[in-house]
Amino acid sequence: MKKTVKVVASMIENEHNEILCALRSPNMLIPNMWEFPGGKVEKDEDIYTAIVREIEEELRCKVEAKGLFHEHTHEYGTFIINLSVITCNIIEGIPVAAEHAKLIWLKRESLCSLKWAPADIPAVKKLMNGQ
Ligand SMILES: Nc1nc2c([nH]c(=O)n2[C@H]2C[C@H](O)[C@@H](COP(=O)(O)OP(=O)(O)OP(=O)(O)O)O2)c(=O)[nH]1
Repeated sequence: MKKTVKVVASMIENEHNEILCALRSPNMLIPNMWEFPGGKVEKDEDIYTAIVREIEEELRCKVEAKGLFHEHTHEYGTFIINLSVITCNIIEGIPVAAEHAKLIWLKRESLCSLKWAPADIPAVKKLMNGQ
């Protein structure tokens, strides 16, 4: 039976209505695909605590979690992911790509120009629909 992994990811929008997109490094699982920064929820951790911790680790800045934007379960070849995309605001610092290959800010209508991790597609579509 495939293992289910619980993952949180951040939907961060700047003052120009652009969304932060992160490119997974070649050495990461699901390499060279775009995602919302985040990572696995630890045992006994709630999703909002997890996203604040993951963003500090990966982007070296502090966010506050505002609420759940989208939740989706997707089956990959070797595991199942339960992905919670959480709306976040940056409250301290500027995001830097501490673990990713690249970070970019993109308008909603341009999000489809990137090759997204398959589990992220429903959240990307919701954003592109202006939600
Ligand atoms: N962070 C993140 N991971 C995603 C997204 N979409 C998606 O399919 N994934 C997958 C990729 C990975 O298999 C898994 C998350 O793993 P990760 O490597 O980012 O997690 P982590 O930072 O906790 O990593 P580690 O400490 O276990 O190395 O979820 C997304 O939007 N954000």
